[in-house]
Amino acid sequence: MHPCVRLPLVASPVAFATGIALGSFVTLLLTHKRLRRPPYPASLLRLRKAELTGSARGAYFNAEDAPEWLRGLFFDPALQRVLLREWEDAAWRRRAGWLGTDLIHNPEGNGVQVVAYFWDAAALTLTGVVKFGPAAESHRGLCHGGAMTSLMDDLCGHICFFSSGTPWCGATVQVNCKLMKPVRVGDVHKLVGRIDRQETKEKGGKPLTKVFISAELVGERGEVFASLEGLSIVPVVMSTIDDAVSKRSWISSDGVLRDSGWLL
Ligand SMILES: CCCCCCCC(=O)SCCNC(=O)CCNC(=O)[C@H](O)C(C)(C)COP(=O)(O)OP(=O)(O)OC[C@H]1O[C@@H](n2cnc3c(N)ncnc32)[C@H](O)[C@@H]1OP(=O)(O)O
Repeated sequence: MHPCVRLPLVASPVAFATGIALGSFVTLLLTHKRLRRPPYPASLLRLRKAELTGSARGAYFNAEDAPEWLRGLFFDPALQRVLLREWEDAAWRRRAGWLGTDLIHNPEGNGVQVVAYFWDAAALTLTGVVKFGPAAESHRGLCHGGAMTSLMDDLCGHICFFSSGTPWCGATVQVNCKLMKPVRVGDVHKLVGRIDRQETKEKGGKPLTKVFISAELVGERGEVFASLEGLSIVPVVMSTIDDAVSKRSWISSDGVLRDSGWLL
């Protein structure tokens, strides 16, 4: 037989094997890419804090996204990384009944953003990594005082939720904010707040706690941009919706404080 006639018979198994190999490689690449694509809520339910290091596997903001001087927060064993599902998982947020994006915790936001919160249960201290984006601007190149005040409101609410047992169990009622230095658009600062004292008394036959909070927004060199004297009260039912989402609790494990919404 002429060699040209035999060639397809020899080439076809080679081409077939090459096709299979190429196909598997492409499938592997696509799968790998899909697994790496954040957010990946299922993994957020399982990963330990130390594993939440890169956007490839973790929350929308991770250690490798943070400036060097704030990176230690992600590895400090005294701190729990806070992962609320409504901040990380936009599709779940919509399904669960939220109407929009969080003023402070919107992964796509470009105003003021707490991109990561860390809770120290022993010291009753909440620390946040904060980004100030262009949508927070007022004076040319500088941020609106309302951006700092909103930030303090958020800390004031969440610090009492973390200390009081369940997500969204109370409300901020006072945010006394001192604006001390202008914050520039593009700045990344650290927010540190603590519970100074708590007063519990009976109201309508049930205990009501006033949580007194102070906080500071600090820069890399320790300069203070804003401070807070705040008050939250717990428990307060703010939402009128009574469902599984409003009955969530905290799950504390492996250095992460998650809400039980990750199980819904
Ligand atoms: C919470 C989410 C965290 C992240 C985002 C942050 C945003 C939030 O915190 S929630 C949104 C902002 N906050 C709000 O909208 C709250 C609006 N306020 C309210 O709806 C009501 O004041 C509410 C429901 C909280 C409390 O009302 P009510 O249950 O009638 O409590 P009330 O009896 O007035 O007050 C209880 C105690 O708290 C005190 N208190 C209440 N409000 C204040 C206040 N603004 N300043 C000082 N003390 C207050 C009262 O004096 C009272 O103490 P005492 O008995 O010693 O006098």
